[in-house]
Amino acid sequence: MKTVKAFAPATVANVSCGFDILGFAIEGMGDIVQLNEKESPGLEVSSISGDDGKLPLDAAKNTCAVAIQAMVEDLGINPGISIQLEKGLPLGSGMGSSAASAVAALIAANEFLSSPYEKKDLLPFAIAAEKIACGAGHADNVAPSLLGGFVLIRDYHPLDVIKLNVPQDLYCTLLHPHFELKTADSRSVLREAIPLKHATIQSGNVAGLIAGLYEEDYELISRSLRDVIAEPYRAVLIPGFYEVREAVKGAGALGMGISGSGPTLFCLSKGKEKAIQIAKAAEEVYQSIGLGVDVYFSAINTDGGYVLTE
Ligand SMILES: Nc1ncnc2c1ncn2[C@@H]1O[C@H](COP(=O)(O)OP(=O)(O)O)[C@@H](O)[C@H]1O
Ligand SMILES: N[C@@H](CCOP(=O)(O)O)C(=O)O
Repeated sequence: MKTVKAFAPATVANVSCGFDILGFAIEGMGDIVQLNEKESPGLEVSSISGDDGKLPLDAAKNTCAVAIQAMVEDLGINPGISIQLEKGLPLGSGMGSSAASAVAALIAANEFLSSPYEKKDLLPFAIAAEKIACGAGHADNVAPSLLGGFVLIRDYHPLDVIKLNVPQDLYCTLLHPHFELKTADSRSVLREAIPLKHATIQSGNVAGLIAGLYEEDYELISRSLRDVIAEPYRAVLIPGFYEVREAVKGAGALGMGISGSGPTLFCLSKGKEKAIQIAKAAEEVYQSIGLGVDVYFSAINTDGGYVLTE
């Protein structure tokens, strides 16, 4: 019986100023998908672990199966595949949990079907899965989870995805408070129209962040980590947001923002030592407001998802 297993990492989407257009991949944490050949044609999700029974086994609702379905329809085939998902990421966390499942499934399926696609060409199928998960086909989690590194989605129609330079010492601290916030819910608080003044500020910061990544200019990165479009509306959904920001800035963070749609917060720093000090400062704030938090450290993962060999 043919079997293939793949891993795809967690991601930080938006990176403050890049709503729906910027994201980067994290090291270590992610989802694993195993595909097994089955006799009857069609896809089935046969098992899910690590989700406390919360995720749908229904192939029309699980991002693993939705992504593979989009791929096999594009190929015009209907193979028999049974899907096993090991969730390594918390749900509704803002760490690209639905995206990591879709990407791991696609990498495994591509290998299973003898690699009909280049890695980057799997992206539209992953976007189709994100649409099912949160109602919007945003690519800023799936693109970095698939390709690794810091990724810019310059355009969606047609897709134009660019891998950016990653400064050597750039480090990330992730603060995941113990509650769930669905992406669909935190998208629903956003405004459709943006004042011209805000569009100008946001464009300046996106350009500044990208220039800072290429110049490896940490001060410029720091000045550019500012969001006037989504953060003001979403921060109110995240207890302690402004207190944590003040504390981590004091501990040397280049900046802090909402990871994806939250509630996880990300901080960028120059080097791991700073990242550890930042985490300590943040933990004190969470303790003072009585909210449990999990802390992760990571350099930027430059490889993205991959096939796991036994
Ligand atoms: N394999 C999957 N992993 C995670 N969520 C999934 C998966 N398949 C479907 N979903 C649905 O996607 C939603 C969670 O996605 P989302 O809120 O975007 O979380 P995250 O920000 O962690 O990606 C839930 O409604 C969940 O049922
Ligand atoms: N650009 C999206 C990113 C959502 O990320 P997630 O990890 O919370 O799913 C948004 O801001 O809505």
